[in-house]
Amino acid sequence: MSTHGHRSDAQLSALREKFLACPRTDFSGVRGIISASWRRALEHDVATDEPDPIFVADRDEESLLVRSATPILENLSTELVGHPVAVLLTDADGLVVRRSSADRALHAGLDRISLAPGYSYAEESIGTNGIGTTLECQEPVLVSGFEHFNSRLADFECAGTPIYHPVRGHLVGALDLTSWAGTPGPLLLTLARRTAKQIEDAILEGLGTRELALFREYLSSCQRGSGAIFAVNEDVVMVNSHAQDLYDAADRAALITHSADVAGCRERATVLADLPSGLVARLEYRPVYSGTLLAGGVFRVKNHTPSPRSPGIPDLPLPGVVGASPAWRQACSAADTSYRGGSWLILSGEPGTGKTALARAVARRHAPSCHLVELDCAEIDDVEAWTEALAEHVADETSPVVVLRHADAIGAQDVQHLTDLFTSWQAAPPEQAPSWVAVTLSDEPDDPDSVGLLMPFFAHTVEVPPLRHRTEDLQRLVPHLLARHARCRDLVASDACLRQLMRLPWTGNVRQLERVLAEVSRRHRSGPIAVTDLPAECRTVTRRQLTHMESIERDAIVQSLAANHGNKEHAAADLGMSRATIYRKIRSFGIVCGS
Ligand SMILES: Nc1ncnc2c1ncn2[C@@H]1O[C@H](COP(=O)(O)OP(=O)(O)OP(=O)(O)O)[C@@H](O)[C@H]1O
Repeated sequence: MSTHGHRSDAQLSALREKFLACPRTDFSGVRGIISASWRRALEHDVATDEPDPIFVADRDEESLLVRSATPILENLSTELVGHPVAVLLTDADGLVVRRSSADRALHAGLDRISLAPGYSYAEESIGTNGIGTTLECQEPVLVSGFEHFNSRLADFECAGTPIYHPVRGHLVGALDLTSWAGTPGPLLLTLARRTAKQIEDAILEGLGTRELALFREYLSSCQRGSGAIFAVNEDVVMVNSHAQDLYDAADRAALITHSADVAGCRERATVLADLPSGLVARLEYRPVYSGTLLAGGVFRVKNHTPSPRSPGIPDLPLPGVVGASPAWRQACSAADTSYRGGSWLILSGEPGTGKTALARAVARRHAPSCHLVELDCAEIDDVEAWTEALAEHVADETSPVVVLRHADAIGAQDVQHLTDLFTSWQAAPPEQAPSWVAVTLSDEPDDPDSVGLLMPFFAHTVEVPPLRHRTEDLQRLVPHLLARHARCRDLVASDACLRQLMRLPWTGNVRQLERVLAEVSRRHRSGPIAVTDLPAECRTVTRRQLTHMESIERDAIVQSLAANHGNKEHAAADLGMSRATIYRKIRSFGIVCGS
């Protein structure tokens, strides 16, 4: 806790002037917490003489914090009648959401400095003060007289205390008691701390009532039906035994992540969820109320597609590829079986899923020293000449493995050159033919007729699943791909970063993930990677398909937030939009601002 020093106002005022004239001087006469805050205020370019805090029209007056704090603050204000002390409550961004003071002169004084509901008293808005500095330092702070960065605040004594969420532990706001300068600050600070504690207790009690309502609804849903049920709000998750039996841990985690898509909705809704196992589940959501307050939601889960899960598939040691999801293991196992049985293989799937990487890995596992001929059919100009060159190449090697990418890029009119070659290989003695042939096809082939002509040569087709159907693979892919691109070994994704990556749809599959991680490792050389280090395309969680214009706008907001170190007002100002608009868009695009 930081308390008042023993400097007189005149001394402090002189030191403040000196600091403003030459900020680099060592300010031993000022408390460290204050001089550090003055420096931040200078960096934020805050006005030194005219208070001009940011005004936000759409403050949240229905939040759990405001509802829990209101009766406590009303009591405190009654106790303080006759004393010139104002009681202020702010959100975690320093936005004043409530103010009460029975003292008319103090009331008018606070109006003159815009210390009133709707104004932001964050440090970046007004500089050193009992609210912003408390939030910045996350500890109780007393700011007296000329310790305020803005000289017009020097008439006041402000005692701020942070308020934390009693369950999740994050900062939810600040309580500030403000009086005229000269009031015994430590007393104000003690009272502020005691009141903040009472507010945290009230939040906990409110949560209890809410959770009870959710629990009752969850129990009655479980009694009414026999399927998988779970109930969630920001603090609790309840899962019935059917859900535990039907879904493994990774699928359950994915179901809970998907529930966030509708959490907070006041109407019933249905969402489809791609699960790591390859299942697609249907989540039917019903909001639950505690009185008029939303207490959370109950979800009834149904399978939307038949289960492709097959437990007990071994985790094969395939060089160069990683993944542990049942869907990926199944693809690996099928490709491996095809090689061992000597039958040629088609690998099909969305671009970038790892079809070629898988074929290469199977060949390396079984024939590490065998020559690998890997060619891309999308790059062929003259199919006939190319096929002849391939035939010669294979004849020159001893039973090489042949992997042909994008075989569907060869049109039906030319594919016969290739099918003739395949026919000759299949008729040739083993030493004159490839030991194994694998081709990759797109999930939406360029020319279905040419695919039809290729099919008879291949005994197996393996569907390589898209990454969004096996997000648990990211737990292995992320470190593997980081090691491939990072210069420094200790570059790792933080837990929050990994969770964020697992929530994304990855339309470009593993190739997109690899590009993202390569980009991150160019900018970030070592240490943990935070959510804020990710590029714009990875900082949103919306599952709604954005229009082209929306994605441009989303990327611009994310870039502006990054350039302004997460400061929403500055980001909005740079983009020429109001703070209310940027808040709305951050919510609507599901932009994750980082912690
Ligand atoms: N399971 C995996 N483990 C490690 N790296 C992988 C894995 N899957 C894919 N990759 C990497 O992702 C990139 C794309 O993979 P690959 O080229 O095999 O995709 P593809 O499905 O053949 O794509 P396309 O059809 O678009 O050619 C490659 O750099 C590959 O090494």
